[in-house]
Amino acid sequence: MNTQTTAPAIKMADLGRKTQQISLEQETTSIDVQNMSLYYGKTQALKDISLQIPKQRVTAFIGPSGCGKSTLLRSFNRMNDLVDGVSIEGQVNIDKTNIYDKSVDVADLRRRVGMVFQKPNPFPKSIYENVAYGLRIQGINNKRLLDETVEWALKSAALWDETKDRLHESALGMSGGQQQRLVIARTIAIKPEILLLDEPASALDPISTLKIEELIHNLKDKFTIIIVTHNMQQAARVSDYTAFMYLGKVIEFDNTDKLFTNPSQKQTEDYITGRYG
Ligand SMILES: Nc1ncnc2c1ncn2[C@@H]1O[C@H](COP(=O)(O)OP(=O)(O)OP(=O)(O)O)[C@@H](O)[C@H]1O
Repeated sequence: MNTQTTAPAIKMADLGRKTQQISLEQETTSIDVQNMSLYYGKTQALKDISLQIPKQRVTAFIGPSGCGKSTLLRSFNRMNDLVDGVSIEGQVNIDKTNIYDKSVDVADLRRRVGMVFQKPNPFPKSIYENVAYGLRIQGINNKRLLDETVEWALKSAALWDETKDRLHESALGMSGGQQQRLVIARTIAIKPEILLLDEPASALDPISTLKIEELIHNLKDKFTIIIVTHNMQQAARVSDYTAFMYLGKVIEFDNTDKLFTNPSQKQTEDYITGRYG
């Protein structure tokens, strides 16, 4: 059994979290990564990664800059395909299908696996049309269905009260924090199974960050959520499970409480106690 030698940098009790009695063995898998390696040209960014991301939980990827967090996240909806010279080995299985199989329709995959980036990117359209966008491109124009979905998505993104009287105003007039919640509403409006969040709050002020964190908490019974964050406190606050990455490898993947209070690996301990990164 591992005995902890150093006080962790994160005190879970200070974050107001209850200890979570959950373990990976009891979870249903949403994304099954098998021996995945990824190269940008000749540079290997991911090294033989195997991990099972649990369904309808929040999983955080942490680790020092350049360790491969965003690359791993982007491999779950094949966003890396857009980069010239990328090659991938191994498998990423969602619902028992390897998403890198030739038969997979990438547009359909990206409907099922939605993504939100660091910088809010609303379209230069009204608030309503931003949220309705994904449905419209699927050919859905039924006003009642659109109205209902827009309301549901904005409520789910904790934005309804702030927007219900200005739905037809430009999204570009919103604050940065509101824009990011709008982008989350737009992403969930087409009901993806999986939500990828790449540092969704790092461009936001502390209050907006807190709102995004509350939102993540409220969405996790509907979606499998994976969040990349530089902020260890944030990972500890929002996630059920955490993967610590270093130099393209997953060093440790465990229940968040366990990883932050009693890590199994020395490298994890060094990172969470601030010895490097
Ligand atoms: N488009 C790209 N072309 C070439 N190399 C890339 C590209 N994107 C990332 N890399 C390299 O792959 C490695 C992993 O990068 P990645 O952005 O996934 O790390 P990260 O952990 O998300 O970093 P950060 O925390 O700084 O965002 C780094 O060495 C990076 O330089």
